[in-house]
This record gives sequence, structure tokens and C-alpha cells, in this order.
Amino acid sequence: MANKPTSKGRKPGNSTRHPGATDGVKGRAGRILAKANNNGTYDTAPEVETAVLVAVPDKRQPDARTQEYLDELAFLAETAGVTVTKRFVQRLEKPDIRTFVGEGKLAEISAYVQHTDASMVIFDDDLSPSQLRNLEAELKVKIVDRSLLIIDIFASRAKSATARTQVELAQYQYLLPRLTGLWTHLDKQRGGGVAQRGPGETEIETDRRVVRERIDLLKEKLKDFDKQSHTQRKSRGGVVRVALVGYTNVGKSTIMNLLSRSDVFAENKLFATVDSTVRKVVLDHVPFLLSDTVGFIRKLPTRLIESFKSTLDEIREADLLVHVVDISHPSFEEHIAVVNDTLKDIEAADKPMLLVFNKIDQYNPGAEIEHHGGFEGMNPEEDEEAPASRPTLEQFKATYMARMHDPVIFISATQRENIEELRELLARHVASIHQQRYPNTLPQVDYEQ
Ligand SMILES: Nc1nc2c(ncn2[C@@H]2O[C@H](COP(=O)(O)OP(=O)(O)OP(=O)(O)O)[C@@H](O)[C@H]2O)c(=O)[nH]1
Ligand SMILES: [Mg+2]
Repeated sequence: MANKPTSKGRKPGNSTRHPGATDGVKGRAGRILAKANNNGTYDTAPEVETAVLVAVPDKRQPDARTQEYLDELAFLAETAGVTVTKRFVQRLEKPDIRTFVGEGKLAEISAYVQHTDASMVIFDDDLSPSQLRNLEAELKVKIVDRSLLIIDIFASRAKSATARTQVELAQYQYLLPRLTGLWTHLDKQRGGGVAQRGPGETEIETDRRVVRERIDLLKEKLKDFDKQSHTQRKSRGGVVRVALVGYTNVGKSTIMNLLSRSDVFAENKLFATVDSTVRKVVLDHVPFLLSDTVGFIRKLPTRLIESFKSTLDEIREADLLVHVVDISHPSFEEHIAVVNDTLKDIEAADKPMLLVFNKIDQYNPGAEIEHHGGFEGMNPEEDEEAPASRPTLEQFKATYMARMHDPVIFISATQRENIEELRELLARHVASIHQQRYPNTLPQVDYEQ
């Protein structure tokens, strides 16, 4: 398959791609950023790619929040194999229509990029096709926006045929509106050779048509995969289905491995899991199916959500959601909100849910709450002079347990703290769902487990 988003399709010696430069349309659906292959290793000796990050927060956003967002963007960049050397922030009411940042900031970024030979500039927001083009023309390096960065990471992680097809669809959907004058067209369509001049409108139209056809083909392919997995899921009837959901990097796969004694890839990187995995688990003689799936993130590109429909079906069709939260993360409350919003988007919000606060071993009560809001119900605003600090874990548990509608549990997956309690809680809920759902059948005990 010519368009697999893997390193295989790349020309030798051309492992990095410039979204506005000389590759053909087909090549562009491959990975754009780093050179890591699907195993996270490198095909050839890597040249280090360096990146500059740019955020344009609105004037009301507190500094600490802006830094947290940039930390996340830097983590994404690192996950994509890129080293971040500098961060630029410009507060604006509204991003500049032409170049996203203002003229002065652009000159500053340009001077820095030239001086340090940075290979790309990464924006924390999505850029319009014309902003992308203008920035490329001005800065003369790769311009990457948040969607592209995330899609690129997904491309490096996807292993199953379904996930690869989903990523490829997202890549082409990202590409389509950006096929403009600066983009070269398909070599094949021109009968080979490198264009001497930029392509004319006719060629761009041809490229667009080729990409559209490819998108249709991928959608058809996904429909077939959908049918197959639907049949597979039907054959699993009679068993309660549980899905692990949560922000990326919170410990879902680690918990999956603990509960199912399996060996799902877990790593301190964003989006370690892109394919979903389903395992049969038996707790207290009650069997159920547990699925580990892709993590969510702030501003997850809608296109990516749409194209990941079959992966998200695992969540949509679950009887119970286990929402995992990384309590040691300074923004974990925002993460909870992002996950709940994404669940609403995919119409999976009304399901029974268990809330699992993970990584209690790393929870630091001494840390100041720097961002706006702090802990709801814990009052950080009452004393404006003193910086609010985090409540102790005990205070926190009491508040949360009283406040949340859903059952709450606090664990450390890596330190094995409270895992037995998690098993019991899960077993109880699964048994009760089983009773409601399949009242006339006893849960089948799988003695092989
Ligand atoms: N300190 C600490 N680290 C943990 C705990 N649970 C998981 N981790 C670490 O957190 C990182 C992410 O864990 P994963 O299980 O890959 O997280 P995930 O939610 O599956 O992440 P994605 O698949 O990327 O969405 C790994 O480095 C884990 O070892 C915990 O209880 N305490
Ligand atoms: Mg995972």
C-alpha cells in the first residue's frame, strides 16, 4: 500500500518532510515530523529536529495556565521525537488573520529560527490553510499546528489495520483544504519529473480530486472494518463490557495490565495507545470484557475523532466506563472536564461510571494551585493574599467522595496501592450490571482464567 503512514514509504535520505515543500501529495500523507518508526526506534541515524513553540493565549488566560498548555505541547513534541528549544507567547484578543501572531512577534520568531537553525515552528492551535502558507513563506521552516502534531503521533503509533486506515483518513482530511498554490502536485499525474514551476490551478484540482478519491476509498474500507468488528462484538453478547477511558498518559494501559494480567504497551509518552485492546477478565467469578483505548486530550482534532469512530465504538458500546484520572497532574480537573466533554461529543456520556484517581504515590499536597479555579468546593479564592495550596489526600478524598455522583476510588497502579479495592469495586458493579442486563443468566465463570 503506497500510502501507509509509515517510514517505509519515504525516500531514502528524505526522512523529514516539509509540509509546503517538494513532496507529492501521496508522500505527504506519511509522517511529517520525526523519524521514529512504529516501534519508537529509528530506521537510520536520526538528525535531531528542533522546534520552537508558539502560543497565542487570550488576554484573560493566567500565565500558569499558558505554561501548562505549553508544557503539554512540549510533551507532544517530544513524543513526536522533536526537541523543543524555545517558547514564544503573545497575548492577543484574537489571533492575527494573516500570520496568527502579530508582525513584531513574527520578526522575533524569524530572527530566532534563523539564528538557531530550528527546523520547525509548532503552534498550540490550529492554523487556517492561508495562515499556514503565509507563515511558511515568512519563516521558511516547517510549520506544524496542533492537529498535525497529534495526527503525526497517531500515525507513528497505529498498528492495527483499522487504526492505520483511520489515521490515514485523518491525514488526507487535514491535507485536502491545504492543497493550495504552494503545494506541489502528484508527480504521477504529471508523468514523472520534478516541476520547474509551481503548479497551476488545473494541477491543484487534479490533486484535490485524487485526495478526495482516496478519502472515499478509505471511508469505504473503514465501513468494511466496522461491519467486521460489529459482527465480532455481537458474538461477545451476554457479557458485560467495561471500557477504560481518560486523558492521555493517566495510566489506563497500566491498569488494564494489572486487571487482566496482559501486556499492553504502557509508556510515559502521550498517546502510547492508539489501537484498542479487549481482554476477558474474571473478578470474583464474574467475567467481563475490559477494553483499553485511545486517551483523550484538550482540543483533540474533530477530524481525528470522526475518523476514529470504530475505535471509539468500544467506548460507546460499553456498559460501564472506568474513568482514570492522574491526580498528580496540576491540571487534572481540567482533564476530567475534557474527558467528560469528549464523551458527550461521542455520545457516550450517559453511562454508569467509576472514577479512578490514579498515581496517588505522586500526589503532592504541598504544591501551590497556580491556575485559576483551583479545586471546586475547596475554596482557593477565600483568601486572596495567600496562594492556595492543594488539600491533603485525605481532605481531597472526603471532598470528592461527597461531591461526585459516581463511585470514586484512589489508587496507585505502579505501587499497587488499593488495587484489591479497585477489583472489588469493579466486580460489584459488573455483577450488578450483569443482573440487570442478563437477568436470567448467571455470569459464566471462565475456569481457564
Ligand atoms: N507514579 C506513577 N506512575 C504511573 C502510575 N500508573 C501509571 N503510571 C505511569 O504513567 C505513564 C503512562 O501510563 P500508561 O498506562 O501508558 O497511560 P495511558 O493512560 O494508557 O496513556 P495513553 O495510552 O498514552 O493514553 C507510564 O510511565 C506509567 O508507568 C501510578 O500509579 N503512579
Ligand atoms: Mg495507553
